[in-house]
Parts: sequence; C-alpha cells; structure tokens
Amino acid sequence: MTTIPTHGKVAVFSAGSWGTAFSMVLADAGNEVVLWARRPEVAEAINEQRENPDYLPGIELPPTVSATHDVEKALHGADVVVLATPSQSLRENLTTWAPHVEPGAVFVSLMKGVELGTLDRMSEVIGQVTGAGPDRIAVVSGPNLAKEIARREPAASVVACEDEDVARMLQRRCHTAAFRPYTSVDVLGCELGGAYKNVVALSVGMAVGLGFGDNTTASLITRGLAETARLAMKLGANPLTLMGLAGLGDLVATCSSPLSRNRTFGERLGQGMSTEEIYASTRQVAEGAKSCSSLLALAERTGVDAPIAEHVDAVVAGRMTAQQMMESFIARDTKAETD
Ligand SMILES: NC(=O)c1ccc[n+]([C@@H]2O[C@H](COP(=O)([O-])OP(=O)(O)OC[C@H]3O[C@@H](n4cnc5c(N)ncnc54)[C@H](O)[C@@H]3O)[C@@H](O)[C@H]2O)c1
Ligand SMILES: O=P(O)(O)OC[C@H](O)CO
Repeated sequence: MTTIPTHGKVAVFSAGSWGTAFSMVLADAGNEVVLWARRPEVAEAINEQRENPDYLPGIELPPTVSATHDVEKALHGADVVVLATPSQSLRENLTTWAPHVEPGAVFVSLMKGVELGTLDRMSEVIGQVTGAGPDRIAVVSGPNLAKEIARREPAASVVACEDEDVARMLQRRCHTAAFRPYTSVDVLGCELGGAYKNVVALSVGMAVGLGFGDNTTASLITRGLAETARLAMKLGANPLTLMGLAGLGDLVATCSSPLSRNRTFGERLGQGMSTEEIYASTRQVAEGAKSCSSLLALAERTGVDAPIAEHVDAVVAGRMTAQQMMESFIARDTKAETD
C-alpha cells in the first residue's frame, strides 16, 4: 500500500488559476508547496511579489508556497505531484516531467477534460505515461471556482482514488478551515462529472448570451445532468457520484457563475462571436470547447445518446449557431424523461 505522511512537500504543475489557488489550499493545510511555472517570469513574480499577477492578481500567497521554472527542483523530495495543466497538453508535458518524479509519489489530477483522439480521462493518461497504478493516482473535483477558493470562501470537494486509504491521506493533506474534501473511490465518476459539466456550462452560457432566462438554463442543467449520468453509469460510475459535489455540485457552480470560463465562452458564442474570436480574446482554458468533441465520441463509442455534447460540438465547430442549437433541442423527438 502507498503511504503518504500527513504533511510534506507537494509539487504543483502548473501556475495557472487553479494550480495557484490549490497551492494555497495545500499550504494552508500545512504542506510545503513548490509551484512549477511554464514561464520563468511568472515564477519570479510569485517569489518576489508573493502573488501570481497573471492568474490571481491581488491575492497574497502563503509563505510556504514558492515557485520555480525548474522541473527537477519542483519534483525533488515531493511525495505528492499535483497536475493542473490544460487537459490536452497533459500527455506531452508529463512525458518530460515523469523521469524526475520521486519513486512512489502519488499523482493528483485537478484537470477536467477528456483527451481528444484517445478519449482517455486524465487519470488514464497519468497511468499510461508514468506507469503508476490506480493506488498512486487520485483526482480532486468539485464546485471549486479558483478565485473563490483563493479568497478562502468556504467550499467542499471530492478526493477520489481507487485506494480509499490514499484518498483519506490526501484528504488530510488538503483539509483547511475553508476547504472541506470528501473521499470517494469513484475516480471515473468524478472525472466524467468534471469534464461533462464544462460542456453543459457552454450550452448554458449560450442560452444566457441569447438572452434567455432561468427556465432555459435550469432545463439545460437538468438534462445535462441526465446526459452525464447516462454516460458515466454505462461506463461504471456510481450514480451517487453524479448527484454529489463532483457531479451536480460542480454543474450548478459552473453553470451559475460568471467566473466560469466555460460559461463565459458559451455566452460569447451566444452573442455571435466565433470560436476563433473567443480563443484570440483569452489566454485561459475553457476545457469544454475541446472536450465536447471527445465526450461526444466517447458517448458514441459507448452507445449512449448525448444531444447536448453533440449540439455544443456543432456550435463550437461552427456548423450551427447557438440559436439553431436551442431550436433543435426543443424540436427533437419527444420521449419519456427517464429514457
Ligand atoms: N480555474 C478553475 O476555477 C478550475 C477549478 C477546478 C478545475 N480546473 C481545471 O484545472 C485545469 C487547469 O485550469 P486552470 O484554471 O488552472 O487554467 P488556466 O488557463 O488558468 O492555467 C493553465 C496553466 O497551464 C499552463 N499551460 C497552458 N498551456 C500549456 C501547455 N501547452 N503546456 C503546459 N502548460 C500549459 C499555463 O501557463 C497556466 O499555468 C483545467 O483542466 C480546468 O478545467 C480549473
Ligand atoms: O472556469 P471553469 O468553467 O473552467 O470552471 C472552473 C471549475 O471547474 C469550477 O468547479
């Protein structure tokens, strides 16, 4: 069995919004945190100004968070390696980082996407690249908008690992006065809940961008949860995971919050901007814009109906407008709610 002490050094890759905010959680919980930044100037700014001016300006970082651009330095002595890059770049990045990871270290994925092409979840990518078994791969997922977590607003989350003892140890490593993690052994359910809510948030954002109100958004959220559960359960997830923090909880937070990059991306599509125009206007990742395609392919491969992923993918790819998407949803063949 993998053993992790209650405190220690954690390496976090990388210094975007969530990597930085989760570093604060880890530091508040008593860990020494080294945050790896892709750009040396971001590492320098974090060490000198005690804040991440690019992603979390105005938020003071705890003294036990330091930053580096040096991969070996970040990983040296770290028994927990937290991964928070955009999902589509994880495989390439981790391939170069993996040789420097301490033997037996546990990987924690904070990412909410599914890889294009392979249709692999992030835990699967980690296992393939590093050779780590399921007892060394965990995910943290829940209603955790980075800015609110960084402001230490109270929130809960799920720490999932197939090895429950490891989930419990990681739970202790990130439990703070403001952040309450629950354990789970349903890694697949948490990951699919986290990735799918981004696609649903895109559809909700489109509705908002078109000027529609709460009936429309509530309908999309509810049918989005049904669609997520249909796929996740067919692939073996526990239905209760989808009703929990990593399912319904995250869906509600992301679809309701103007802080959500996915909802905002959808809103801009609803206002008539193209995907290319939106990409050109922001540096931050909206995972659903890529994962709509991989989740749709996963649903097709699994034989599950996924109308929201299908329509969102069509709008993101420019094959349909947001208005046409809404009309098409309503015009679809009628059926029983529980089908
Ligand atoms: N921001 C949130 O509130 C939040 C909360 C929970 C989960 N997540 C998930 O965490 C993951 C990271 O999101 P984020 O919000 O930190 O994104 P972000 O856009 O704020 O930051 C992304 C980070 O990855 C780096 N990066 C970008 N392209 C890269 C590449 N090709 N190779 C290596 N590094 C690269 C950037 O420099 C940056 O440090 C996503 O999967 C997201 O869904 C985000
Ligand atoms: O800003 P988003 O849309 O990537 O959502 C952030 C988190 O996943 C919310 O839990």
